[in-house]
Amino acid sequence: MSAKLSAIDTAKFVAAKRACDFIEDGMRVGLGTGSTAEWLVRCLGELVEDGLKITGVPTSTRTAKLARQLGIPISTLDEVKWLDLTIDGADEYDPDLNLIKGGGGAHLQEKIVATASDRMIVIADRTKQVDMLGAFPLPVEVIPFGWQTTKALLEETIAALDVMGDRIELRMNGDAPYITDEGNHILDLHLGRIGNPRQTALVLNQIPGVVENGLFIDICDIVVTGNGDGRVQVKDINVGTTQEDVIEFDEDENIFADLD
Ligand SMILES: O=C(CO)[C@H](O)[C@H](O)COP(=O)(O)O
Repeated sequence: MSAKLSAIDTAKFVAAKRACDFIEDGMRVGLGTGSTAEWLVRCLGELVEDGLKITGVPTSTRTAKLARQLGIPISTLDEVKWLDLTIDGADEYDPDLNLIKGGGGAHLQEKIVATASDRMIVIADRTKQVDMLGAFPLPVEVIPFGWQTTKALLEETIAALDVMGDRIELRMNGDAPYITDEGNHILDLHLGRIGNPRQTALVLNQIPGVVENGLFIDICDIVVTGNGDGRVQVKDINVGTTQEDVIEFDEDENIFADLD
């Protein structure tokens, strides 16, 4: 383990590094958003420097900026239309590999890109693994127009769902509402546990003003879970296998150079 890396960063890094084994020359790859996805983009930057030819489709302006900085060729979903693979982080994943995403405020683009991919791989540290989704507040992107009415409708709707909590908070960025890449707001739903994620995902998206919720149902194919000691588990829901590897790395690798 690197002396420069905390256990949690090591876990995120080894998950990202292992996920890169799924990337082949010529692939169109969706690039997720967040601190774990950032490790993926860094790993990919090194591979591209070593000659790997891929086209990345970023899921946020943040990821696009980092990819450009690292010399990764990027395009848009409208240009490439379909992707071979998307690799992204998650806030929670359950045993069926259903997810909560959007902690970083990018779940709208992330869901569009992942859905337009042959496969989605989630990279995560062990803390993201749950028996039941819902402890992490569920992000719902809503348009700013009439957002308080949308919030009231959401409150009414979740009261009828198989969930534990009912608090809804407008996500803030300092004193102002958080604004997504699409110019929308995010309402975080504190549900505690979500008994029926599929039903919840469908019902929430019926409410006028809701653009997209952060539940990813039947979208993720593989989860790569990293640990602080360098071990990774690769769980493939389609094949029904879980494989364990150990990722070796050198703490002097360039990839860590700007962490200090
Ligand atoms: O969904 C996301 C961004 O919208 C992120 O993937 C999710 O929040 C996990 O982030 P991190 O890897 O920083 O824990």
